[in-house]
Amino acid sequence: MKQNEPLRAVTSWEVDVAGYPLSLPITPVSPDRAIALMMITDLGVSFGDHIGAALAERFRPLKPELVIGTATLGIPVAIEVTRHLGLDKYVILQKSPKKHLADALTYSLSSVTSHGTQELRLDKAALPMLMRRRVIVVDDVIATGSSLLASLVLARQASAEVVGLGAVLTDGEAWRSTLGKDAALVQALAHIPQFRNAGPGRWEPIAESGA
Ligand SMILES: Nc1ncnc2[nH]cnc12
Repeated sequence: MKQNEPLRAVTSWEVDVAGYPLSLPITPVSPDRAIALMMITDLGVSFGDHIGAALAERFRPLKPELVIGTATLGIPVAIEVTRHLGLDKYVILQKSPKKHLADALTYSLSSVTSHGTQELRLDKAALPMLMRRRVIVVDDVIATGSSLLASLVLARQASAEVVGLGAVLTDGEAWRSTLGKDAALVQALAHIPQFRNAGPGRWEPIAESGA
């Protein structure tokens, strides 16, 4: 189904990601809500190369010195954007409580695709790489904006200057209010709606304000 057709029940959503067509399965995340699921780790290296090049092109004018990626699915995005910007090192904010992160800077978050709350952790060993550096924060999908907000807070605690926020997709509109004025820093390659339950097995895209 194309985005400009009248609203009707759908089982997949077609989206053009900077010239790369994807068909995403409509996947329930609660009894009355579904998302068009993009599992970046199922899409292969050519898709990773494509999105890395496209995001790097958007961010190059901002002269970023380092890319921060949010675990888990922001990791391939961070690697590809780093590579296409001609940079080498990148910093990953981890979600799992690894032993070496016992004294990490932490921030709590929740996400659309995971149960309960999680913590994002910034390894103190990465602090010298971030201090007074121009950084961009990248992830696979921005939905609630909660991961990105946690990343922003941690990056700023580390005295980095966040010049951009990047994602392959924005999903729905909740992230706009979560991020507030920092929503203006977001660059995404494509946008997808969320879906409401329209009867057994039927999902309809939720109309958006387009703010
Ligand atoms: N559409 C989506 N695909 C994958 N992960 C997501 N997290 C939130 N929305 C998502």
